[in-house]
Amino acid sequence: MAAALSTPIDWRNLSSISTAPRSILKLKRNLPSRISCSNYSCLEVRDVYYRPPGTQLNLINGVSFSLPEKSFGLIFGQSGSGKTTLLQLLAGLSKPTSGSIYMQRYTNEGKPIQSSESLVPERVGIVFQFPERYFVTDSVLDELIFGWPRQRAGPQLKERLALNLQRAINWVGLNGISWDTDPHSLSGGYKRRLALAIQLVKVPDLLILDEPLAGLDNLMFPSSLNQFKYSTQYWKARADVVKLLRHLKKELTILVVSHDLKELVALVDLSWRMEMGGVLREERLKI
Ligand SMILES: Nc1ncnc2c1ncn2[C@@H]1O[C@H](COP(=O)(O)OP(=O)(O)OP(=O)(O)O)[C@@H](O)[C@H]1O
Repeated sequence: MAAALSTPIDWRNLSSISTAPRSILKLKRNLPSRISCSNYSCLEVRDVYYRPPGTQLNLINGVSFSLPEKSFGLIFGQSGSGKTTLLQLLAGLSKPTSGSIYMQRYTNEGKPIQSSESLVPERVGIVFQFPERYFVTDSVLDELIFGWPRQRAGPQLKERLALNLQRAINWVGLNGISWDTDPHSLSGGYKRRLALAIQLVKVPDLLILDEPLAGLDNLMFPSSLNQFKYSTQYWKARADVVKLLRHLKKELTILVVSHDLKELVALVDLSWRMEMGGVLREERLKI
């Protein structure tokens, strides 16, 4: 019988892979309700502008915001306003034309401690819209270890990665799924769990999710028992992903872009509206 994901990993047997992020390969503590940057580390985005090379138009226009660690930030706004472009800058997939993105620690009094640290791409996890479209292997284990270093990883690094992998699987509740399950055969909700686990292995300083509920929609009103079962499963997938994000929020700093405000509002500590032209304004959700 195939090993399940709760089975301890023998890291010596793990194959390893290229270091290119899959996004490119496939062009592919509970905080109090008043959130402030004191005695916490914060993601700081200061006066960021972005104009794609060879164009005259700024897609991101003077964006500044702070997101304290272990809080949940939500960016919403019209299609084409620049939300995904901003996420790509935060993930290091493109470089701001000007401005800075860094991590800063603060004292209880809200004063910065020491110098700031850049937010390096290796410390950011990003899950794109419809992440299951970017699955590239035919087993859950291969998918999880796809981005691991191939030659350079020594035994210590491999062991650490294996421990992180086990933790990521526990976080997203994938235990019980066989290692050699084809990722494409998983249900919609479990595909999202797997996509999250892949990013969680590196225990990111910032976890970015672009439309985490997209595609987990209900079907039309069920016209047969079979379709009814299917649609129920889909509703459950949406609720499951929201539940999972609630759980992850206790451990990680999360920034989400979504149109699904009603389902996510209970998780949100800070929210911003992206206006057309890439201008970001803080706006509390009233739902
Ligand atoms: N490399 C580029 N060069 C020129 N324009 C671009 C480039 N990349 C994106 N755009 C444009 O920038 C604008 C913002 O795109 P972006 O995908 O960030 O919007 P969005 O708010 O995430 O939209 P959606 O909600 O539909 O995903 C769009 O008008 C898009 O066509």
